[in-house]
Amino acid sequence: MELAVTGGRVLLPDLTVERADVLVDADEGVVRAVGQDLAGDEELDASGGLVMPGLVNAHTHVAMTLLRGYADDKPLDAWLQEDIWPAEGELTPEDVRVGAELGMLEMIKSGTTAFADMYFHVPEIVDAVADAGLRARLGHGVVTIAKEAETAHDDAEESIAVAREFDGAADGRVSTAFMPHSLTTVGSDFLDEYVPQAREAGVPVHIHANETADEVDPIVEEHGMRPLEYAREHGLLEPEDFVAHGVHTTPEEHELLAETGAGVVHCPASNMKLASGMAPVQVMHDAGVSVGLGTDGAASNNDLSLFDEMRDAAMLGKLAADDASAVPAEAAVEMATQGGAEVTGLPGGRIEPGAAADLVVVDLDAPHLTPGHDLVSHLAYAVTGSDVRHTLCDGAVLMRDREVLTMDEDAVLERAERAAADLVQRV
Ligand SMILES: CSC[C@H]1O[C@@H](n2cnc3c(O)ncnc32)[C@H](O)[C@@H]1O
Ligand SMILES: [Zn+2]
Repeated sequence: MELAVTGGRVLLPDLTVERADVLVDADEGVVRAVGQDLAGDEELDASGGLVMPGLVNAHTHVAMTLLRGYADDKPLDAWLQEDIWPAEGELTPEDVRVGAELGMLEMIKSGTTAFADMYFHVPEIVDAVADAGLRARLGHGVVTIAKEAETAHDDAEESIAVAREFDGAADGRVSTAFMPHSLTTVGSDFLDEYVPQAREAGVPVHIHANETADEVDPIVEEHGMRPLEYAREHGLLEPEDFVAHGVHTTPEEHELLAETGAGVVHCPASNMKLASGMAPVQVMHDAGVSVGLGTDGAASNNDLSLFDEMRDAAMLGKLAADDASAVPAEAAVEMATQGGAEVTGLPGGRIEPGAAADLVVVDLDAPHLTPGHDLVSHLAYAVTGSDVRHTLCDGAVLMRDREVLTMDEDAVLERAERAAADLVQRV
């Protein structure tokens, strides 16, 4: 079946905008053509709208939606230790399923079609991705510190097993990664033992790194090198790997990232909320580092909208560089689309023949988007998630005229409210 997305303007890979239709092969999940007067078996109305690539949330913990607003206004370490980890200790597989559904509903409604996720009870998340129709790179997050050796090994083995088992699930929409939580919460002996297993399994490694000064200092003191040098020493930073945050990074570390080809996921809202710091995004771009955008979890953001993240990235990038021309609108849009796809290794991020048919239609007919001098500027600075009219992933329509077709929205909200209330009672 061919679906013609007609009557709108299209954001092309070079970030120019053209009046055109997009022809989607819904069976193959690819874009067949971009051009004038295209006809398909079915039509999707994009008039008054902009057809753009689906957004890529390159780092999140999707089931943390259940903890949205549960603990705010604390720095990372206290937030995790005092509030988040005790609550996560009570999460059941069913809770993770419900939280993941809620997060995916929010992402579909705000224009995200692909995401990278680190959490636990991953089989539940795989099932939720399969049903929601999104694309994702999923992994089990490993923590080994303060654990008995056997439990720590079980955790690392689970991450490898999950990566092996689910790579290619959901008709190929799910891919996986080995996901040690961070350079300070996973011992170097575990990296040495399990990273080679990830290579053997053919999956990338995704890890939090250089997020806070408190996390960087002990590595420098104990090992006499910067965290990303330490990561490289222990087998990380292959071209397919990607690190979340990279806030406290030096020019030498940027050079290392650019040389190895490993990517960084910038999470500006989380970095501001936890007061982790300002990532040197413009400096990284100038050094040739691949950068994507992520929301991090909903408990440190507190939403999963990549449109908010683009605006935050552009604004914070200027502040960090003390330069209003830093991280311009084009850079923010690029990070949320092609950059995210490149960093995570997920298809998408571009609308062109042969590309994955992961795309969204943004309604431009609104007071806050008038006049339309520069639509790329609008995407970075003025569009909000609720301006998204249609969402397609892998050629399938997931949301049409703001009605999500793959989920029962009311039921998801009801289940999430109930699960969150029960969780708080248990904690
Ligand atoms: C072991 S699964 C993933 C783990 O990461 C925690 N987490 C959420 N946000 C952050 C962050 O900004 N830095 C580090 N860790 C974070 C999450 O709560 C899970 O426990
Ligand atoms: Zn994170």
